[in-house]
Amino acid sequence: MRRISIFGATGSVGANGVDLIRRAGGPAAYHTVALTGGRNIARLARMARDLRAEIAVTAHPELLDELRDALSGSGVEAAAGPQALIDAAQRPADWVLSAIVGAAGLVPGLTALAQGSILALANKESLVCAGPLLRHAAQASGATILPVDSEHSAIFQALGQDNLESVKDVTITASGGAFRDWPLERLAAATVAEASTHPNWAMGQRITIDSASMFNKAMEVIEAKEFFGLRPDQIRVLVHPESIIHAMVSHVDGGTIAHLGAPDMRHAIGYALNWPARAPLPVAPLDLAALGSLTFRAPDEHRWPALRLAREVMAAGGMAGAVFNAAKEQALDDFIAGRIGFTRMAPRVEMTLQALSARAGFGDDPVDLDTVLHWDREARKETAA
Ligand SMILES: NC(=O)C1=CN([C@@H]2O[C@H](COP(=O)(O)OP(=O)(O)OC[C@H]3O[C@@H](n4cnc5c(N)ncnc54)[C@H](OP(=O)(O)O)[C@@H]3O)[C@@H](O)[C@H]2O)C=CC1
Ligand SMILES: CC(=O)[C@@H](O)[C@H](O)COP(=O)(O)O
Ligand SMILES: [Mn+2]
Repeated sequence: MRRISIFGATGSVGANGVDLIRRAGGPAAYHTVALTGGRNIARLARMARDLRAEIAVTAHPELLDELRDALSGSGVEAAAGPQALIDAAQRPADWVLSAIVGAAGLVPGLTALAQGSILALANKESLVCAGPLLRHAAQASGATILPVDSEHSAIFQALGQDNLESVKDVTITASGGAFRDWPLERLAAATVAEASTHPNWAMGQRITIDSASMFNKAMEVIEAKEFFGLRPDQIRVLVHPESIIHAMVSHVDGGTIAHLGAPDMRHAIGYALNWPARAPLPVAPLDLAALGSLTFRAPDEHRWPALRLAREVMAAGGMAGAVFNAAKEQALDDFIAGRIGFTRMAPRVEMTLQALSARAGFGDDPVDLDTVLHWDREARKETAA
């Protein structure tokens, strides 16, 4: 029986993964090794009982007793804390869904890769802050990394067997998020609640706000560079308010292959779960006649400065990705906590990039985890409001 683990099972992507495993037959179809979560202990325990997981892990040591109580009599082990997450990632598994939010997903993902597991990667932050480390870890163990971010899954599927040399460029679509049509002068006063709604996708709060600021798309451009080995000038962003086309691959012969689907993450997660095969998924079929039309706009870098920053990060190379991600995470924390306004996030990230670049340069591509974690800490300190 195939062994699976889900890191970040209690979140939006993780719960979609659990839903697919349940629908496939749950414990009758898959052996669940580890499920992990953060603060949502009731949800984690319910999932672990349903799938008869070997172990459930919360990231928070102070919640261990609550988790033990919630699992009592189930036969599921309970554990807590950062080391417990690493231990869980060391348990042999054939397929691991990396769905923790933020740079906190990096170490569990690297650990799973070192075991040779297939890593189904939703945690784009890992690739942005330490793409070369992930690639090296996969090469060393023979592990495979599969994209779960919808645009990257779409590129992967549209590429098929094509050689990168036949690719002219790729286009990643962007919904434009909550404030796509707002007058620019309103943005400074945008509230956390307003930024936490998405026109098309049901997702966790952090990525939803990142969609509104386009930091999500900025991260995805860097993610595409790291995942597929594309040059920065080969990666385009196109605003597509309906989120039906997720990405397109244009070839040197003038043809373009697009990937379309309803905005439902169970497609991308299910594709990675069944890869290299395909299997039916509980995703609504497309009804293009009912949709009538699909629309597109060029992205406005004045409205969304994060897109410009992504290009600067790729040009800088070295540790700029780790700094960018950590600064973005800190600025987002500060916005959610009410310490800064919505339009202050991008300038803060830019100031951190400039300050750390001036102090130390961004050096070479990351070769060890300690260096990445060092720059991550420095960037958070520099950005904090
Ligand atoms: N949501 C989506 O549709 C998409 C998400 N992604 C990416 O997938 C990842 C997950 O996103 P999403 O599901 O929306 O996020 P959520 O916020 O919904 O879920 C995050 C998960 O991570 C756990 N978690 C939070 N902080 C920590 C921590 N410090 N250590 C360990 N675990 C932690 C949460 O636990 P708890 O909730 O129990 O506290 C939860 O299980 C992100 O990298 C995101 O960018 C990519 C494409 C689409
Ligand atoms: C589902 C997914 O992959 C998200 O990253 C999504 O793309 C967010 O929507 P935006 O296009 O608004 O960033
Ligand atoms: Mn995406």
